[in-house]
Amino acid sequence: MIYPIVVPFLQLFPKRMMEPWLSTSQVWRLWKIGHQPFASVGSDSFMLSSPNGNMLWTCDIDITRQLWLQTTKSTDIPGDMIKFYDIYGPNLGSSEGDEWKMHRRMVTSGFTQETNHAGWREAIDQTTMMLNRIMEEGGIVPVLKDWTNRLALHVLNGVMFAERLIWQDVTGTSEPVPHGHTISYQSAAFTVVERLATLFMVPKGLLRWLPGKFFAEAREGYDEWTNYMLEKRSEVLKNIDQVAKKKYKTLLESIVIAGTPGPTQPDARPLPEASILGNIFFTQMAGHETTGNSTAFLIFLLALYPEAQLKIQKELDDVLGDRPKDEWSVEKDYSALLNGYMGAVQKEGLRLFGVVQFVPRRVNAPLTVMDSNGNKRIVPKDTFVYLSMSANFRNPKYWKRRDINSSLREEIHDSPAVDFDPERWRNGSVPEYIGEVPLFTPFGQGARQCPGKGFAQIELTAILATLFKKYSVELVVDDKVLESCKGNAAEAWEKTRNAAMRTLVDGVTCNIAISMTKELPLRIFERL
Ligand code: HEM
Repeated sequence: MIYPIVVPFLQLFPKRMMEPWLSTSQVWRLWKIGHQPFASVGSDSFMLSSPNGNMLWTCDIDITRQLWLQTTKSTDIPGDMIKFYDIYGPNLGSSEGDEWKMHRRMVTSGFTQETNHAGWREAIDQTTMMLNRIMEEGGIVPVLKDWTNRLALHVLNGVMFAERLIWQDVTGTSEPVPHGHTISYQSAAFTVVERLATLFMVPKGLLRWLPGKFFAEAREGYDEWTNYMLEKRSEVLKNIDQVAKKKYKTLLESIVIAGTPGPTQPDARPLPEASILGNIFFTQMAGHETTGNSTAFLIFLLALYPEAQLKIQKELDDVLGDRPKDEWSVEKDYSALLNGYMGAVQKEGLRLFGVVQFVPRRVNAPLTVMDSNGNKRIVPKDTFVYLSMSANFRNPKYWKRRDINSSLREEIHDSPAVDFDPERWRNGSVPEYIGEVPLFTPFGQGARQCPGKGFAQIELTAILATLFKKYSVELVVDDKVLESCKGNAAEAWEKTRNAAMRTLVDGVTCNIAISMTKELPLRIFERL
């Protein structure tokens, strides 16, 4: 909170005194600054020392690779740093060591082939419902992430609880409130994510006494989400023996069963209620903020590049033909699309607008690593390591930038959107692997790799396929812009596009994942 006051003052000091620690300490804007802190010191790794310990910042591909491949015993997530996520109870994202292993086993037991199929179906149906709502409202979308985050929550909900959420309005405030509740489930879920910092910092006992609407909403969101989850959990527990025999289990059922000893799980360690809630909460949060915001960025990029949109539409026509949506399949269609232009667009979007800015680790024993220049480096015990994904994916050493003049780059605030080039993934200019580790790792690598990776890719493909098979998306050219260009439509479009590229930097902020919070209106219309 004191940063907005202190940072402008510190920036008055000479850069060599302040950088790169000042820019990297503002963790919420790491995506914005990308590779800059590393360029400023002329190295892809640097160590910062502070009274709290050593911090190694790196986007060196070799060091990153060696850290990914460490066992969780030698290099793990710094548990104390991410206790932040313990709002409901210890969980997969907030634990380390043996405790993490137990949570991990429980959560990953829920990601099966059946989950992927259910996710594909739900994503197609929910996107169709969302588009119907948008078209009823005239086809103009001012803040896209409000819709796409909601969409991701709906899809996950279908897979987690086998429950279909409906679309009334984008805020979720007019959704029906079930008997015994004060707000809808959607409102509760969104409030908890929005008020995460408050819920973490303010003790729950104190929260009950703090005055004002802000705290009252946080309290209500927290309580209501808990009530909804307890109801869902007790439904599963009531029929646990039958549920255990089911071939397809929802994510919730898998988590509850894996944490409840019974005939099918005689060795399961009973998991306290708080941890079951904790894992459901963390998976839901990790799964909807990431995919929801990634979907929004991908759609924006396709609106900025109509030629890429046409290529996707051509591929969709070739792969899906005139078959009805309920015949689209994971085995045939998803694989063809992911290996085609659709996959290239997704990779390029996740590269430029990677929603996870960095991955933290703590080195538990001195570690010797080789950097990409062949130098041996020793990382001391207890060093905090920040694997900067935002810098890694925009490191000019590996990722060619578009050749445009510097005044245009300045005009568009050096927006990563200008470097969008899905073809780089199809023309062999990107090496897939460096050694045995992929060059591009938006979902992480190694033991803690994202367990939702396959699910997220299926979901993104199903959403984009449903949208672009029937519709096109374009930026809204304001009448005033057209007037200022004396009716020249091509010029007005260029101006609008440059302004959109600027907004796609200036309007991006980071809460859990990066997201585009400023208005950038899009028009969705049926393809001719
Ligand atoms: C575009 C979408 C997504 C991206 C870019 C993404 C990325 C990541 C990354 C980078 C990590 C950290 C890996 C590490 O520490 O090494 C992670 C962890 C995690 N993700 Fe995802 N993720 C996405 C979608 C999802 C989905 C859909 C789910 C669940 C439904 C999910 C659940 C999780 C969980 C539970 C973890 C913690 C794993 C652990 O600590 O063992 N993610 N994700």
